[in-house]
Amino acid sequence: MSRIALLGAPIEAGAGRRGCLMGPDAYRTAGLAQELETLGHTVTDLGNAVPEDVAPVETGYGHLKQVETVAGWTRALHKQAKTLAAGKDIPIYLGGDHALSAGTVTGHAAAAAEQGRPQFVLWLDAHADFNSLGSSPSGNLHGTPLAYACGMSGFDCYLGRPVPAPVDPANVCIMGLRSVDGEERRLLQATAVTAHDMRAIDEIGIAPLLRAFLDRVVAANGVLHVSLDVDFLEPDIAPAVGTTVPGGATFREAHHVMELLHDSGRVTSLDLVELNPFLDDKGRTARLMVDLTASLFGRRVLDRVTRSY
Ligand SMILES: NC(=[NH2+])NCCC[C@H](N)C(=O)O
Ligand SMILES: [Mn+2]
Ligand SMILES: [Mn+2]
Repeated sequence: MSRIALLGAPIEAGAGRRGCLMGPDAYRTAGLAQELETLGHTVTDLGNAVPEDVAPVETGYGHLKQVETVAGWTRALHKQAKTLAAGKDIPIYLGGDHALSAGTVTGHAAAAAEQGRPQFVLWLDAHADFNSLGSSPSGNLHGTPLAYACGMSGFDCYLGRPVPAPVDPANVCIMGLRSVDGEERRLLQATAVTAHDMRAIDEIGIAPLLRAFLDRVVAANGVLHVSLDVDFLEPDIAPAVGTTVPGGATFREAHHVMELLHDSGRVTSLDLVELNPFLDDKGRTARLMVDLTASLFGRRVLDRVTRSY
């Protein structure tokens, strides 16, 4: 059984619309801690993180929104993630929009670098979140954190320059892609990031694609951060997100991913991001995210699965 720490990150400054601020409380209301305790884990709720104050920043890009607020969250979460990575608990970061991952991923990567372990990242998302400050079409910084964590320049106001311990793009896998911006596509394809769009999932199946990535994590004796964006999921089953894109992962595909992640025993940290409770339908998206987290932490139908296939 694991020890799990919940840390709320009520940031909404990176998203184009308000509401993600309420995400951490929606997960609490949906019973996340209780569900994990039912599975036998010990859960500590650390409450919510608080962003640092950042003085006005001039990025040279006037269309970027709330840069100082996102930078303040990045600094606070980077420090907390780095500290948590050195402890015994598996942290779950309760978002909050996806900009929070600029802090969590880099914090875990910095701790992994100190431990001499390679940091791997699984990004479950309709989007690549691989825009640079200049390529972002919307100015919403939740479209940039994966590029930042992989070492992209320009974000000096976050944690200075260069990015402290950039994640090796070869250790990153994106699954669920179905919306990538023009310049973002070029930036992404110039790296060694593995990106599986929905067509790849249709043709090959989500399990073989994920197993291939997990095999690499195991072979390298890596640590694995999972970043789960609500819009990875089909909007019909997960309406509470500001950036829905049709054609997402089904209920079973998503649970299967979580079950395989559990079996791998490799997940060392998890982000739950982009839940916008203001857009939810009687809490069903929050409950689905809680159920997916439960699958990642060992909930299963039978105690022992007999595979004869
Ligand atoms: N984390 C997210 N939901 N990101 C959506 C990003 C959408 C778009 N690619 C942009 O950069 O504006
Ligand atoms: Mn995202
Ligand atoms: Mn997304």
